[in-house]
Amino acid sequence: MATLITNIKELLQIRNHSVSKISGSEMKILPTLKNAFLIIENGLIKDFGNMKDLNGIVVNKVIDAKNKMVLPAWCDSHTHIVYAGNREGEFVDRINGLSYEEIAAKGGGILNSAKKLQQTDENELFEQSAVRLEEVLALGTGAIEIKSGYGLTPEAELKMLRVIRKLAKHYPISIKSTFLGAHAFPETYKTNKEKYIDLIIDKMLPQIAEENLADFIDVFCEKDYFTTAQTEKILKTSEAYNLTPKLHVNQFNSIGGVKLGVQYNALSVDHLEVMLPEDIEALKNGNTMPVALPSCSFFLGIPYAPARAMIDSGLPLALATDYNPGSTPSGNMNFVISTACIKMKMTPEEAINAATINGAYAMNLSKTHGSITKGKKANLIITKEIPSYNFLPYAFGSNLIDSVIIDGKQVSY
Ligand SMILES: N=CN[C@@H](CCC(=O)O)C(=O)O
Ligand SMILES: [Zn+2]
Repeated sequence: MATLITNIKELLQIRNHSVSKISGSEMKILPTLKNAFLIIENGLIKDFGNMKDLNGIVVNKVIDAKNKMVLPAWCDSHTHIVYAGNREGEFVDRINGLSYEEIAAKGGGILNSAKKLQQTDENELFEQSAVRLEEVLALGTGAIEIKSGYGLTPEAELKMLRVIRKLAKHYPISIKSTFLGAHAFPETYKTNKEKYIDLIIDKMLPQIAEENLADFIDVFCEKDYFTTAQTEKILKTSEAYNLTPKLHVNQFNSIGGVKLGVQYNALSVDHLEVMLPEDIEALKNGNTMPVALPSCSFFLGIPYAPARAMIDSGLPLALATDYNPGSTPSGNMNFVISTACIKMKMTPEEAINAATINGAYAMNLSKTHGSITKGKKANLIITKEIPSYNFLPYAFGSNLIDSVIIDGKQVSY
């Protein structure tokens, strides 16, 4: 089963296999090929090149991409798309003057979502989450990480992780699953926080490992959530289960989460809205990918991660949505790259590198995703007719996607 895409105005992000992430000044370079073809076979990228070198090949399907661009599908390495209900009431509370932290202190926020999720059965949770997954697929996302963390009881956390597994079975998109039991302290443990940590360590982690429900472990390491000592206790235990950390750090305060993440070989540290010079220094000493979530900054009106400072000091950077009901009710990676350029002063090349190959790295998927490379998955975006790739972040809010190809097949949701 072969498909040929012809007359591609510009094929973006062509790389050889050995590139797993792009750092520092190299992020300004986006290798491309003009007037290109691309051949897909068995769901993989078989070949690509200049149209003048295309010779009589027999295929089942031809897609004419005249005046259109082709690029790897977005790699969204940080989402919470499995949740029940929404929190638009809190959105209005914030418009009327309450802060995100004040809403959480009143029992809203993550605990509000946990209450809703605990009361929602697994099938209903799957249906609600599938709507969001189909939405982001149509927006060009071809690989996604999904976290638990709105359960906060052993039963409800496992329910979330099973829904993630079921989504992975039902949809062609590549899905990685992260256990985030340490997202917030349930009300009943507010005065005995160590007991909740014990519940995570003694009850949740062993069962998750037994059912093989998670690829990664996450902790919300933040003032009023989990301290660095509590985070470390969880990370130490999860090493025995082979769960690589991906951490929520530095969203509101810098309390040492970045350094701890690097020390525990975290695959990524995410949010980073508040970064001290020592946080940037710590990232230089490891292979941990910093991940910025500009839609969260946009929605909450909090600072943007200092992308320029990180990239200019030689670090890599990935971009993700953080799609969740409280801080970022949007899974649109196209908006993320626009916002990164407009608000974080990333160039279009840097933003596209951050949302493709570096996003893949932050999910441990860069061998198979995130670039136009022979043998990688044919997860592709075909754009509408656009004058240049700069148009993608420039024309923010417009839908510039003509079609999305996942595993070699055009998807329609
Ligand atoms: N900050 C922690 N967790 C989510 C938001 C959770 C919520 O408000 O429901 C985030 O990444 O922004
Ligand atoms: Zn998050």
